Amino acid sequence: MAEQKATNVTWHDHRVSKEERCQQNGHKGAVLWFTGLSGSGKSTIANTVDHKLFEQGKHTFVLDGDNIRMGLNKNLGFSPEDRTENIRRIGEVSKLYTDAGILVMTAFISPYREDRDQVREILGDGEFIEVFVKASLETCEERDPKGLYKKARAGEIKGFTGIDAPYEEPEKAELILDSDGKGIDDLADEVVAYLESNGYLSI
Ligand SMILES: Nc1ncnc2c1ncn2[C@@H]1O[C@H](COP(=O)(O)OS(=O)(=O)O)[C@@H](OP(=O)(O)O)[C@H]1O
Ligand SMILES: Nc1ncnc2c1ncn2[C@@H]1O[C@H](COP(=O)(O)OP(=O)(O)O)[C@@H](O)[C@H]1O
Repeated sequence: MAEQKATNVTWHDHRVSKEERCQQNGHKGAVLWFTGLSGSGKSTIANTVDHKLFEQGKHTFVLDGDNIRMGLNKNLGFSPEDRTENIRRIGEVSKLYTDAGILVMTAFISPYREDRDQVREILGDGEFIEVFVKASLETCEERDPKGLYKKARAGEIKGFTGIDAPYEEPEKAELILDSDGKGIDDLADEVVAYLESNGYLSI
């Protein structure tokens, strides 16, 4: 757990409250934390959910591992320590989104259970929705849209999740998506239905 380094800093309360922002948005803020192997479907399903909610007039956004690693986290690699820091930072960023009354979808492998649980802990009750995008390694290798599994198998990438780096499956995910057996749109509908039935899309 990262320790606060800065001293002599003081928290400033916002003049506009989180509740007022949610009231104006017409729904609560929350984090949909998509986790799974590379190629399992995190980004595609998250962006499909984002589009469906946007079409309904909800205030949403998507944070994606590949994209964030080209900007905010471009100084991080794939060592266990760097992956932990990657997730810690995105956990804090996603909390800022929930404070703004936004439904934010994060699509990161986030392989370590402890890292995901740390994010859960800094969010309010019910604001962290763990979505396990479950696909077999075989399925992910068959898909391999970026050819990374092929490179990993050839030894050109070291420490690739699922090949020679671990992925710790969720034990208490709020949602488990069968990405081996169901299509993207159906899985996205499952996520939207979960949000609807659990009161996330209204005040
Ligand atoms: N060594 C290694 N292991 C796993 N993945 C790798 C690696 N090197 C590059 N990539 C590409 O980076 C994407 C995963 O980044 P994440 O930030 O989601 O990873 S993590 O949460 O920090 O483990 C992941 O993208 P997705 O396929 O969208 O998951 C990969 O394409
Ligand atoms: N449930 C699914 N059924 C069929 N193809 C899928 C499914 N989920 C993802 N795909 C495809 O697999 C590839 C990887 O999906 P992507 O969303 O990039 O995965 P991730 O973000 O987990 O790496 C893409 O070509 C995508 O269209």
